[in-house]
Amino acid sequence: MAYGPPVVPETQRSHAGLSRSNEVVLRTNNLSKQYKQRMAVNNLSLEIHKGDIFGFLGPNGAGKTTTIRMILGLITPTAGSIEILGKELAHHRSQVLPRVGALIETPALYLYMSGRDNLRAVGSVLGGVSNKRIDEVLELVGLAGRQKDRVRTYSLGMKQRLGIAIALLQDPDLVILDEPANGLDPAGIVEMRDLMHRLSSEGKSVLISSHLLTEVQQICTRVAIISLGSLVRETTIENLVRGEGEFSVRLENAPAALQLIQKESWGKGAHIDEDGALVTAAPGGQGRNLNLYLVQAGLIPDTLTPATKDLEKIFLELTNSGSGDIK
Ligand SMILES: Nc1ncnc2c1ncn2[C@@H]1O[C@H](COP(=O)(O)OP(=O)(O)OP(=O)(O)O)[C@@H](O)[C@H]1O
Repeated sequence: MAYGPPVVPETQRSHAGLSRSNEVVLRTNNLSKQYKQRMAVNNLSLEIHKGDIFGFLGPNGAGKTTTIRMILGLITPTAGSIEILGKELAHHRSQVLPRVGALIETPALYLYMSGRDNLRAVGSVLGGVSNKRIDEVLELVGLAGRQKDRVRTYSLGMKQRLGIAIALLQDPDLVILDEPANGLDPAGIVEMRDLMHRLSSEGKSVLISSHLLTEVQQICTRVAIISLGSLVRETTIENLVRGEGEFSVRLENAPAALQLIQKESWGKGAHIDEDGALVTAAPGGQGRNLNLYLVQAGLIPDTLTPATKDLEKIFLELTNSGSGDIK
């Protein structure tokens, strides 16, 4: 039943180029969810490691929320399985679900109560959470200074962060956030980004679903892109944007350089991009050889950098739209 572009396996390196932790916090194995004639999620296999800030990307209707609802045990998969901290969700619900904190869409908050009282109220439903833990989560989400104010007076970003504080009350290993930056202004987005990094440095793993590619680009160490319920790519942002061994050269006479390079066996694919930069492979794949080649031809590069691709373009290429109906 699998359809769509193949998954491209890539190296297990993080955004910063560091090796990832080997500890798998969440694994989905061939996870599928079918609604009548529609495959909302199709054979999805994902792995999230400790400390990952994992972007779960896809256009509207791609299957992100359905996947998250399965991970949270809110709906049952049609096929496949979910492992959280090495235990199958289907058989260890009560053990593993407390290890996961989630914020799905806008948080349900008591607007007439203070931030702290909201945390207390949820804490008592959870069976009691210590004052110390409430202090910790308020500090972590940057609301310690506003904890006594009524939530009614909070900005949208502060409400979102209070929602995350609620998700953190039980000190989960995995935090799942569905579109956390939705509706936030630029300052709110920066605060959210800082919070994600703080969570990761606390050893938490974060799964963020989003259709805002540029947002995910700045926050996430890894991304999985889904389209029509299927995984089309799982990789680092670095690998996603890296051109295939090409270089982008800015120089005064780009058309002359292009003409010259296109005569070379390695330069057949050279072109000038929409910003006027020369994009080309290099002799022997080495940037310094390209530099030398151009200099010897009297064409001095101002800059020469590995070419990157436009993220939005990649996203659109990978997620060509469709209905997801079973044909
Ligand atoms: N309860 C349901 N019954 C029938 N179809 C459903 C149900 N829930 C989701 N779907 C369908 O499954 C597909 C995936 O939906 P889902 O909400 O998971 O996508 P999404 O990636 O989260 O989209 P968005 O970004 O718009 O929230 C869609 O085609 C949707 O219409």
